Amino acid sequence: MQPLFSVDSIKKIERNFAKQEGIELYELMQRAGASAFEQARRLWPQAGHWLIATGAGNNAGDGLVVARHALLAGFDVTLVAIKPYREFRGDPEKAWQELLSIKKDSHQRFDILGLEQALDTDLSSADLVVDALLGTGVKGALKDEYCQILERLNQLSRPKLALDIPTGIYADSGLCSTKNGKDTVFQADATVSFVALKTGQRLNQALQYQGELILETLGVRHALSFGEEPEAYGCNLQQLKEKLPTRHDVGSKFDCGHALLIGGGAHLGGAVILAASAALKSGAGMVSGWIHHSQQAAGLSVCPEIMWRGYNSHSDFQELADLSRYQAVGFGPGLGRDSTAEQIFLDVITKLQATDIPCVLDADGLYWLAKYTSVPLPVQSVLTPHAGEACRLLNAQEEDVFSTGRIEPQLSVDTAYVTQNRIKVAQTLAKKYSAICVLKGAGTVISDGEQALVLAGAHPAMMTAGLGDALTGLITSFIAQGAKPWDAALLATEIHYEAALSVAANRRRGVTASEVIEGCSILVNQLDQVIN
Ligand SMILES: NC(=O)C1=CN([C@@H]2O[C@H](COP(=O)(O)OP(=O)(O)OC[C@H]3O[C@@H](n4cnc5c(N)ncnc54)[C@H](O)[C@@H]3O)[C@@H](O)[C@H]2O)[C@@H](O)CC1
Ligand SMILES: Nc1ncnc2c1ncn2[C@@H]1O[C@H](COP(=O)(O)OP(=O)(O)O)[C@@H](O)[C@H]1O
Ligand SMILES: [K+]
Repeated sequence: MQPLFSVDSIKKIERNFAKQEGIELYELMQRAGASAFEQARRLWPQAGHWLIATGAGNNAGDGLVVARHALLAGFDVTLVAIKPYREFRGDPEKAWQELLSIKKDSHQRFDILGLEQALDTDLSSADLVVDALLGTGVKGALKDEYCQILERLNQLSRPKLALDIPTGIYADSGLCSTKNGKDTVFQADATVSFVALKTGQRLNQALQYQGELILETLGVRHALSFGEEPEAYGCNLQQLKEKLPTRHDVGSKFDCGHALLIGGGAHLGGAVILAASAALKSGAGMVSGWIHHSQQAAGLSVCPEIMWRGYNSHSDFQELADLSRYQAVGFGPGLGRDSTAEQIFLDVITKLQATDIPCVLDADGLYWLAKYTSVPLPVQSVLTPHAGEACRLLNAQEEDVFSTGRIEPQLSVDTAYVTQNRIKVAQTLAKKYSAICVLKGAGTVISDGEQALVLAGAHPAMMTAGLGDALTGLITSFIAQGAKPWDAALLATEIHYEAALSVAANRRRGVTASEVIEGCSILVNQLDQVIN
């Protein structure tokens, strides 16, 4: 697993590492520039003319080190200096002096352009664009001169490399600077990040703009050994594959878990049908679906392998609800927000509390949870909110309303807050509800209140209804098959994302949840072959 640190922590790690090694921070700048130069050469060996744009801080210093290596290797270099080099102080100044001191081949091109010159010059002779404008030191919206040069650089149809982080991305949140509603950010094909990954590099717009993310530790092999707590950890499917419950050749459907999906109120059948299909296709031995009777025929026609039972009112639930035969319950997709749904919510949650069956709560299940925020959830519940649902859950007042009646949440934080504080929100929700929280979005954050993991990434095709229902079905299915809820949440989130990527192929739009469910089935079976 890969630790993700705040910018403050990274700065402390750098300082402590330098102290421990008895080196200057300037040495780290040297290593940063040298390693970025090598990565750029590896990625784009044909590049003979390097355009390097520098800002005003240490990120600019890194860029000047890259420039020196490029010149020493015999390449042409054009520097775009937003701040004049004569005004540099400290390590960037040293990098500038060292660059000046090297001997160049007389045929080599070495130009330095200020902002105005750069905007007036045809820069298309460059083969590679290097962003050394701003790194982790950016604060607030980008100044105009940075916006102007970024627009120019982004227009160049040349490979683009960002040093440490693309200019305009905030390293703690992964959000980016905007101006007049437009993102003002360097659009990198690759980013060489230094020392350790920053939390924001797994979240939000960073996922869209950083391209391939390459970590160069600069010798800091054990970032965890400097007393700085990571904010979260990143991991990938490879690291999670062992969490897939094993399956034997001999046995029966009763050994492979019985998952129950509850939802699909009147007119709202699709969501629970998708969730139940996902549970079945990802390997649950049996799947039952409780759905409004008006939707039952639809469920049967889409997936007759699922044992659909229709309800008409909440009183049917008292009759239906013998939960002991299920190993996991997914509750909420399409449940509805009427009084029947409310009563079903209370009945089912009350019944589940008396069992040790883990419950995955999603969609309208979360809506009702926010109204009955003090209702004790079954042990090991998993909540799967998107940003809007997270707001509602966060804002719901903590008081004993279970006995006194429901409350109307009073909104105070909004989705912008959730997006900016994804790790903290997932941790807070997990603590508040004593559950595992899967905060969905670009970079899904999973927390049990203490640890936080960031999984999956961003893909435009995933912004489509029904994918959340599929995820609920997948988590429920893995729990039913024997995974611990925490492991099931991690595995399902990553499989769901990887499946969406492979199903989408080159498509950015029009990918359906049903296709992703098929993709999940394929991926689960590929993993099965690896572990069995
Ligand atoms: N500290 C270290 O030991 C190392 C730092 N390194 C590099 O140093 C970078 C961080 O350096 P700094 O902290 O100097 O920060 P930056 O180089 O990212 O930027 C700081 C400068 O940007 C200006 N600035 C801030 N917000 C701005 C905005 N919105 N619009 C325009 N200008 C803005 C500041 O006034 C300051 O001059 C890292 O990203 C990394 O590239 C590397 O050299 C590795 C070692
Ligand atoms: N831009 C995106 N990049 C990556 N994943 C995304 C993106 N947008 C949504 N997702 C994922 O798609 C799913 C959508 O869930 P949700 O919003 O609950 O949709 P629905 O309720 O319609 O099924 C979640 O797993 C979420 O993480
Ligand atoms: K940068």
